[in-house]
Amino acid sequence: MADPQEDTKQQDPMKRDKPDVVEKTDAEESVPVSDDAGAVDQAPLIEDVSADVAPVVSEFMDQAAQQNEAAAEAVPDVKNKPGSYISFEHVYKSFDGFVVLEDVSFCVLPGETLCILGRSGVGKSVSLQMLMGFLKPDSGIIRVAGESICGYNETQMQEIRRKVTMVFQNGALFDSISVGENVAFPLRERGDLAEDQILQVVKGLLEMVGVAGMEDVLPSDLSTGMKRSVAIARALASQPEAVLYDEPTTMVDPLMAHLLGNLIERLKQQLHLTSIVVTHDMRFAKKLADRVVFLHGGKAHFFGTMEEMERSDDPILQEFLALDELVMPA
Ligand SMILES: Nc1ncnc2c1ncn2[C@@H]1O[C@H](COP(=O)(O)OP(=O)(O)OP(=O)(O)O)[C@@H](O)[C@H]1O
Repeated sequence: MADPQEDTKQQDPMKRDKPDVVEKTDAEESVPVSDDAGAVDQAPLIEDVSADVAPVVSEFMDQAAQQNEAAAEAVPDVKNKPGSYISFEHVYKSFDGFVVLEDVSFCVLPGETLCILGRSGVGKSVSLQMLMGFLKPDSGIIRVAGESICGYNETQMQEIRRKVTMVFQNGALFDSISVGENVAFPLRERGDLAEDQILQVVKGLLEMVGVAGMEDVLPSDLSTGMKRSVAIARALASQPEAVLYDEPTTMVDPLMAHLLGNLIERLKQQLHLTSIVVTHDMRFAKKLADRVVFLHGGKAHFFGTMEEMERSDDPILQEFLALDELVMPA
């Protein structure tokens, strides 16, 4: 089956006459960075970390960055062009006959940030859940690092979840243990770090995500934004190759949204993380997205850069963008 980074309109005669896919961009094309990206703090994350833990945290971060560079290089080429880290290829998903996704294709290059956009109920979260193996597609292929994960059993999916981790809206932290223990959890699981190194990495990660000194607090005592920050710290503790964020700015104030956006951007730049962000927040998408996929009517109605989406005269895209202006005036 074709990779979506190839011209699927040419390959699949079924698609030739479909007017709903208004634009597709080859993954091989260079991805322009938005002029409208907003101010992003470019400072190395390690500068946010106390001097006493900086050496251990720095080593931990370097290891993660090197691993992600190696993972990017290991993705198999497709027809002599760089392959995607994640791809959806002609994916279908319905629930009891209710069609949610119908022939959806898009891809994410290694180190790229893709935002999934669309109105409520179009299948944004379902897409993430299929990627994590919590739901299975009815047909089509989902690839991670070149491997199709669709036939994977739970043990195989656990391996994928070591590479691809998800930051849930509610943080999905273990409520009965402290913030520090939550972040330490993946570090203890890997089994190669001494206890004092674990404590240092936990302290450093919490400082990097803006919740310094919260080790002993229970998750229930944190605000929504802080829970999300801790969830990002816990995700980083597992040294993932890709992070999926499910609506990271929902129910947080604009300052917290800005901080989370900066953090996601800096993680991408400094750890070469591949990211998928499901969001309703167009400003956030403009700031972060290398490319966006806009889901509508079960289809990947648009797949391209934010600038291309804004320039498009497609009425459905225009209506979506206009509604956003209405809800979030500049
Ligand atoms: N496990 C499930 N069983 C049955 N239906 C489901 C299941 N998960 C999702 N759905 C349905 O699939 C559709 C898409 O849901 P999804 O959560 O992906 O929407 P979404 O685009 O993320 O919306 P929102 O922006 O409101 O979160 C919805 O109609 C939802 O009710």
